[in-house]
Amino acid sequence: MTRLIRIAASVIARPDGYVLVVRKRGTTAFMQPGGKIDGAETALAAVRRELYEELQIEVAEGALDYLGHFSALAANEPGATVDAEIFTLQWGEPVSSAAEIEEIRWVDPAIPGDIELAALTRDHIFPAWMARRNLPPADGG
Ligand SMILES: Nc1nc2c([nH]c(=O)n2[C@H]2C[C@H](O)[C@@H](COP(=O)(O)OP(=O)(O)OP(=O)(O)O)O2)c(=O)[nH]1
Repeated sequence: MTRLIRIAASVIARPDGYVLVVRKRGTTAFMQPGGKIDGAETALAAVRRELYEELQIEVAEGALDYLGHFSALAANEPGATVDAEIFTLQWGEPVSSAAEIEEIRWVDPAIPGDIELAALTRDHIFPAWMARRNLPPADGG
C-alpha cells in the first residue's frame, strides 16, 4: 500500500509575481516551503510553524489564503504520496533560509526555466496558482 504523507505548504508570491521555492538539505528538487502536519495540528497551524522554522517569517493567520488540496508522488520519499493542503501568501519582505533549507529561489511560475521542481509543484500547485492569479477580481473590477 502506498504511504501517504500529509503536508501543508505555501505559495509565497512577491509583488512582481515570482514565487519562492526551496530545496531541503541533501535533496535535489525545489518545492513549496512547508512540511508534515503533526498529529492534531491544523493545516493552517502547520504551515505557519513551518514558515517560521524554514524561513524565519512570522505570518498572521489572516494573511494566508487557501489555494486547494493536491496530491502527487512525494519528491523526497520514494514510493510515498504527498497529500497537501496549500495556502498562498503575498510577501514583499526579504526571505532567507534557515533550518534544513539548503537553497531558496524565486521563480516565474509561468516559465520556471531549467530547475528541477517537485511533481506537486510542477503539475498541480503552479498551474492552480496561475489559474487563480489570472481570475478577474470577484467584484468584477
Ligand atoms: N514541504 C513540501 N514537501 C513536499 C512538497 N512536494 C513534495 O513532494 N513534498 C514531499 C517532500 C518530502 O518527501 C515530504 C515532506 O517531508 P519533509 O521531511 O520535508 O517535512 P518536514 O519539514 O515536516 O520534515 P520532518 O522533520 O518531518 O522530516 O513531502 C512541497 O511542495 N513542499
